[in-house]
Amino acid sequence: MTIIAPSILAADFSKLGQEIADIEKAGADWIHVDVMDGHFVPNLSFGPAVISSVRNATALAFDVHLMISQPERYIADYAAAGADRITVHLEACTHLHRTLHQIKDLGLPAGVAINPATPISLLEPVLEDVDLVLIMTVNPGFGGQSFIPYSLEKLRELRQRLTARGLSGVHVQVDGGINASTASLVRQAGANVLVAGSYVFGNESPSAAISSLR
Ligand SMILES: O=C(CO)[C@@H](O)[C@H](O)COP(=O)(O)O
Ligand SMILES: [Fe+2]
Repeated sequence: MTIIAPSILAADFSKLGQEIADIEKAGADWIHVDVMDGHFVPNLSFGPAVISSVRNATALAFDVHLMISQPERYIADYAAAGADRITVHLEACTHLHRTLHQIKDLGLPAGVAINPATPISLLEPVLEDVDLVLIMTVNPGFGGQSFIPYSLEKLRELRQRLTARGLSGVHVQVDGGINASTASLVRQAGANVLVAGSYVFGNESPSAAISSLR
């Protein structure tokens, strides 16, 4: 079954709690929460105070995507703010294995994300340690960008490697430029968790958008 995780980066921040409640009613499975630090990525979003302020707007899981340098400094803060799962970037971690276990030691599922130009082979040493792999299908930092087609080859390679290692339970997430047409491509290539920001929040009917992704 495909999991749909609308990204609140595309929501109206002036009524963020309401936007989250509405997207739950529209059929979302997880709430994707993009944290940007203006250093790892060239944009700033929000931090733990904003996340905890909207935590009670929904019962859905908060899927926190940390686009921040040295995320190990803040993982406990995001867990305390209400993250239900945390994903860190391979490129942002000096000690990736340690950071993934820091997340797991807090009782949360740990995810690892890679940028479009990072090869799948670099994930091999940590595949046993993660609950989710996020293949970025755009360069992280902004919503509303176009899907990078080479991502499909990466997805196929990741699925092969997971299957070969008996790890088919690991979630394969995609993020960036996902709409009805790219959704069908990434699903065929092995993705089972689809993040979508502008396609869902920018649609006249977010529930129709979510159904079309499914
Ligand atoms: O992590 C990111 C961007 O860095 C994403 O989660 C975006 O928020 C997705 O936006 P769309 O491409 O779906 O508009
Ligand atoms: Fe994201």
